[in-house]
Amino acid sequence: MVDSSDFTFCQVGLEVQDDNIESPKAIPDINKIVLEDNPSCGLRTDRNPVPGDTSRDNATLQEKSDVSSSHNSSKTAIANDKLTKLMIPEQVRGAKDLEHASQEQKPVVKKPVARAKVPFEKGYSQMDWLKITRRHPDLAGLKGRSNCRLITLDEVKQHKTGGSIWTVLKGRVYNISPYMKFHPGGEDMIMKAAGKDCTALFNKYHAWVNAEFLLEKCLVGILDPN
Ligand code: HEM
Repeated sequence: MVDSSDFTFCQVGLEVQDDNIESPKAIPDINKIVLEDNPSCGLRTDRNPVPGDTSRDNATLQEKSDVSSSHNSSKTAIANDKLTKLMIPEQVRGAKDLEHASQEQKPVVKKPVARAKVPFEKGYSQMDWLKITRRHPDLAGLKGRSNCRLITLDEVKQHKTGGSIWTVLKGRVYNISPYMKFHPGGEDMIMKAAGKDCTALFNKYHAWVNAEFLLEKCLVGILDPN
C-alpha cells in the first residue's frame, strides 16, 4: 500500500499485485519429506559410486538415520570414515571441517550492516526541510529566470561552492546548497555531488529516495544533453 504522507521515498521496482499472488506448487505432504544430512555439500556417496562397495548404501542410510540422533555416535564416525576414504584430499578437509562445525552447533550470527545515517541537528529534519520549501520564495536562486532552460555540464561545473552548489540528478539540474544541512547522509556525502552528475552515486546509496519531490523547489534547469 502506498502511504501518501511519506514524501521521502519513491517506488523503485514494480508493485506486486496482491490479488495475483498464487502458490506456484501445492504444498507437499510433509510426511513424505525425507531429510538428508547436507545433501548439497558433496558428501553423498551415491555421487561417487565405487563398484562392489556395499558400504556406501549403509553409509547413506546411516547418514539419514543419524539426522535426528546424536552426531557423536560411533556409527556416524564409522560412516564418515568410509566417506572420507572415497574423497579427494580437499573434500576430506571440507568434510572434517563440516563434522567439526556440526559438533560445535554454533548459531550463525549475522552482523547488521552499519548505516551511515547522520543524526540530524534540531531543526534540520526532512519535515523541517519540507516546511522551508513551502515558505522560501527562491530556493533555486533563479532570481526571476526560468527553471526550464537548458544548462550545459560545463556551467554545472562552475557551481561548486557557497549558496550556489549545483548537481545533476536524472537529467535535471538542482541547486542543492540550501538542502546540504538537511541531508540525512551528512553534508560531506552530498558534497560529493557538487558540480557534477550525481545520478550514479545517488542510486548507489538510495535509489528509493524521492529526490524529484524533495528538491522540486531547487530546480535550476534541464541538463543539455549535447
Ligand atoms: C542530491 C540529492 C540527494 C538527496 C535529495 C538525498 C537524500 C537523502 C535522503 C532522504 C536520505 C535518507 C534515506 C533514508 O532514510 O533511507 C539520504 C541518506 C543518505 N544519503 Fe543522500 N541524498 C542525495 C545525494 C546523495 C549523494 C550524492 C550521496 C553520496 C555521495 C548520498 C549519500 C547518502 C548516505 C550515505 C545516506 C545515509 C544512508 C542510509 O540512510 O542508509 N546522498 N539521502
